[in-house]
Amino acid sequence: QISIRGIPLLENVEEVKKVFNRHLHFTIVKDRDVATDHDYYESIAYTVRDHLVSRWIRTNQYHFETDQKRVYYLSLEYHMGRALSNCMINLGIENSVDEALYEMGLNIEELEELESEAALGNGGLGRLAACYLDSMATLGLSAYGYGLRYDYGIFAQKIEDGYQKEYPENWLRYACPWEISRPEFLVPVQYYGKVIDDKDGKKKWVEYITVHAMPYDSPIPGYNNNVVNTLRLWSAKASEKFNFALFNSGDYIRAVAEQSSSEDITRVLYPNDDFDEGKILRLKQEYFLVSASVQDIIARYKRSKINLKADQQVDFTNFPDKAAIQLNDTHPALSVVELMRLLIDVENLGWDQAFDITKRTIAFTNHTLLPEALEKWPIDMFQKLLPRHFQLITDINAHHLDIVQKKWPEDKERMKRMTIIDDEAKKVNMGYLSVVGSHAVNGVAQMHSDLLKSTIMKDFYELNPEKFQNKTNGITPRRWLLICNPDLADLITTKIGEGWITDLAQLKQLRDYVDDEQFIRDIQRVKFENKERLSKFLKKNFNVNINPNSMFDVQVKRLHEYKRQLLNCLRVITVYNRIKANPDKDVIQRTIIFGGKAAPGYKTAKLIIKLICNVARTVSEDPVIGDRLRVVFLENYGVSLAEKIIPAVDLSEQISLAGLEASGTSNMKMMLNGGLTIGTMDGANVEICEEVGKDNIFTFGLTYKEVDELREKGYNAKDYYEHNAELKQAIEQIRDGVFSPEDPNLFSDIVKSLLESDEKFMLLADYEEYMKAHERVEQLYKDGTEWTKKCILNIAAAGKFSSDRAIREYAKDIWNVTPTDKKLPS
Ligand SMILES: CCc1ccc([C@H](C)CC(=O)N[C@@H]2O[C@H](CO)[C@@H](O)[C@H](O)[C@H]2O)cc1
Repeated sequence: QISIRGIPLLENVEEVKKVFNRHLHFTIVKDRDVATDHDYYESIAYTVRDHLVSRWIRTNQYHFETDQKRVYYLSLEYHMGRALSNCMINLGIENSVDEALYEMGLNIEELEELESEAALGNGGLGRLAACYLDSMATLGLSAYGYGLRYDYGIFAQKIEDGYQKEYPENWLRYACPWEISRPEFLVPVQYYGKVIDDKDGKKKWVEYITVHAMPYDSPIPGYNNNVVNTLRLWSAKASEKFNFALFNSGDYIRAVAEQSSSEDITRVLYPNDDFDEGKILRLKQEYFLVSASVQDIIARYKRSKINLKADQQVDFTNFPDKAAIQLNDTHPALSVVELMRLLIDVENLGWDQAFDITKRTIAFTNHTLLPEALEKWPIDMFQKLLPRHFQLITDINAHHLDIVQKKWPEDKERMKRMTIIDDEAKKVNMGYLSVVGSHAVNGVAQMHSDLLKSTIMKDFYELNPEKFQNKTNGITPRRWLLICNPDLADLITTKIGEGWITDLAQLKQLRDYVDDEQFIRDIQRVKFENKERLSKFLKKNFNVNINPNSMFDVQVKRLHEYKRQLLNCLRVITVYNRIKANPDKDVIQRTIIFGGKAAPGYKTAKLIIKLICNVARTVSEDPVIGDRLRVVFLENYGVSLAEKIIPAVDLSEQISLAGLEASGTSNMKMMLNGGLTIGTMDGANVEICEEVGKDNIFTFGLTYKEVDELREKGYNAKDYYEHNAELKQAIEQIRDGVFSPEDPNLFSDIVKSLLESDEKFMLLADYEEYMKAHERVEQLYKDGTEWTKKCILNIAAAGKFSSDRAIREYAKDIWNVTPTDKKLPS
């Protein structure tokens, strides 16, 4: 039993300096004469890590002692961002570290910039997982994140001559101070082979190949409660270093190739957001995560305090009371069948008991309604790679359809619609498997959860209405305010104290200061300084000049047609034309900032990036415009760049076609940092509008119902084109190569798609109202005080969108665990 009481704490600056120099010497093996900045970064990282390891050990001891129910969050993606500043803030040591570095002539901000972030995610889903880990630790839950340790995360995006170019991001170039390998917990994962009936008629999976899953643990510190939970990421290791037989037969290449091919499983994150490619390597990745994690979860249960005492066969009936598994979309849906396999084939439970335990343990979150994003695996691929699992899905499907048949004996159509295994399409529907194998299913915003029940999961909702819930997304106020916007955080704390950091609802108290002139000036000063800071950063790192006195109008998110960056671009062209047509007109200075990666195979999205960059070039080279309008596309948007952009946002662009953005989370981050939203009634925008009041947000556009009706009635894009001169002009300029004189037809596909009668994302239908909404924005922005009052009201209304609130709801309604704000002894 390790006692931690004696371990020296680092509160004081001297201690930090001593430990820093010890790491520079003993860990990095450098002296100040030859040390690089990266050596200093690593030394302070190890210094800070020292401070949390004792809490990490203590947390594991405490969870073992109290044998709490564990929550397991399974996700193919974790968009973690940088760890150093988050660790220091959550441990409350940033001041002493800052001071210590300063006294050693080092600058903490510069060192923080040297950390390569763990960008193991594509977009919203991956970042949500990271925010939820922070909240689960801050709420004192015994929670584990399980994921994959990709050698390469999301690609680095470079914009070359307006085109997106992708470059591999080797985040592990330097050793990562924030992970520890745990070879003692290596787990075998099986693929291929076949299933035979063994002597007592039990199913036996044989002739499979094995790949080993090596766990790497990263600390997840809670805020100011001494809790340090674990994120366990699996890395594929070939079972044998290389095939001796082949080697001895002289076939060296194949001997080694086999080894590397199995290790390819965790080589790279699939860069698709909302689009399922259906590649077998992706299925291998999904099963790799699931099998390693579920085996590890069962092993932890078997060695838990209550079972350690048990000398006979471990009793699994309490398993659902000791483990809750949350599926982050369908990507880890194989957990349903893997748990069944292990309970039946390894722990010898009966089918019914195994299925009951599985359902009571697992819950599923859906993050998208886009048909192309819903995973359906080809039966033959599935059967070949996972023969035993296909058998179990067949059993589950039979059991499920039996229940459907009993409830709707005549309704053959419903049976066909609800089958998990679609023999016609020869596909396995992972969404249906997730719902059938779970006790709870939730969407990520009220509107999305309602659409889940009325569209893609309608039949399943009618079968088990009690399963369906809503859990509106949230963001962690630690990274997305306290860390990225310290001046605003301090300002808020001076007014209402610091309770808001772990109880964001307290922000409501700021409403009392909405008319406080000094507070209004302070908010304006902080926003301006954040805009100055961003301008300096962009100048230094991207050689981009933007004017902090202009309104920062920002749309940063993955490039996707349903998010309608193209609608924003049409608006930019219209504003450009208006200034050209009336150069003396007094317009506010605007800087329109775009940022976001397109999936490498997503041609249209990449062409939209090119169009935006070409429009930006035309606007910036046009002498008439001067600095009244500036358009920039910032490359390589991700968590670290978001932390610099979001505190500087004046206007938050959330303009997806109603019904297609499940929730959105950048909308919440910008609101929390005093940005006003211009948006459609889609996803969480609806709840943002409810919380802040419709006078403090610029909503526009078709509602979901109107979109549906227009689709019914027949949407004809040409009508809008013909009846709106400004829209027509903008589209014709794109068509005629005004923004691509070097290749006039470059954007013809975009124009064609815009004017197609069934243009899926109805940009032209929402264009006019969007322009009008921007005119309302222009009006209000001219009145700085009124604008700032609405900023204050938006900050005050952001409390609901804390990931702490979301996790409290998951804990109560799905996981049946109890958060605590009790501090663990330090
Ligand atoms: C199979 C390929 C694939 C990969 C990722 C995804 C994710 C579900 C896409 C995603 O990130 N969705 C976003 O999830 C956020 C968190 O809930 C929401 O806020 C966004 O609205 C949703 O688009 C779908 C399909």
